[in-house]
Amino acid sequence: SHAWGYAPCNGPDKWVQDFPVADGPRQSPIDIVPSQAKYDASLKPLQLKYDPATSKGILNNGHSFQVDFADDDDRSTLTGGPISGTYRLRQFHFHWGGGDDRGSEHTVGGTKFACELHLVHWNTKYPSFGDAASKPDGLAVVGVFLKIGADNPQLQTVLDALGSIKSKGSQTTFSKFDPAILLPPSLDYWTYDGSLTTPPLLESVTWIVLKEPISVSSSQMYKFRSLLFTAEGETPCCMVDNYRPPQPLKGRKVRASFQ
Ligand SMILES: COc1cccc(N2C=Cc3cc(S(N)(=O)=O)sc3S2(=O)=O)c1
Ligand SMILES: [Zn+2]
Repeated sequence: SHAWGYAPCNGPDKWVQDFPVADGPRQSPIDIVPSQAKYDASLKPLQLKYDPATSKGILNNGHSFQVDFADDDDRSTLTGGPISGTYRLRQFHFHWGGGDDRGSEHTVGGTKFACELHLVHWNTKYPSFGDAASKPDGLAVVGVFLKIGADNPQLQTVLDALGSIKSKGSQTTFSKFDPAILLPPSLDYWTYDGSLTTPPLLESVTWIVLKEPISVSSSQMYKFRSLLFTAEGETPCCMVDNYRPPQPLKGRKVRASFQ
């Protein structure tokens, strides 16, 4: 079938044809308006406990690249924050632009960042990730903005692996990586009920978007843009602008963990 992507012929405006939930009541991303977000004192601090031994491999999936984690036990988990129970880290991936002026999915008061990191976790009250992905409280994704500035050495280890996964479907081992080194000093966050930002666009995500960005340099951004949407042997198409624009809030409330 006419697979989804980010080009004019198969991009975000076309996804509703194959995935009607694209026009649903809790779609992501959104524009976060700080003055409209209500401080909620009942929100707990985020607890992110990651074991580097759980990192497995790095894969170009044709839409982004992701680092996959072993999620057969509770070695790498998210607890606290707006969620109850224990969510296990499944993978992280990024969204970025063809230029430094765009690339993030969430925006803050209309401001776009160059890139956005998503750490995907699933609720262990369900038997599997695939099962959790279809439940309203099944997933929790931590979003981190990457702002153009100083070189980010912590990011470099990930970027150095991209040379070996240039084309769609390529993957390589990626072990002993601690995703916590990608987090900013402050874990202050905004949270709201949303969805996957790519097909199948399932409305199963509690979004936790960190207020503080991490840095990325312009030259590091070129490493992201060196990836291809296309597989080996196909006409090469640079992997850029793999972000969905903000979606209607439809009455949802965004809460802040900070004043
Ligand atoms: C049956 O559910 C499944 C099975 C396998 C993979 C996926 N996914 C697809 C898209 C997608 C988009 C994410 S984002 N950008 O909102 O963080 S996270 C994510 S996923 O859960 O890895 C869903
Ligand atoms: Zn994402």
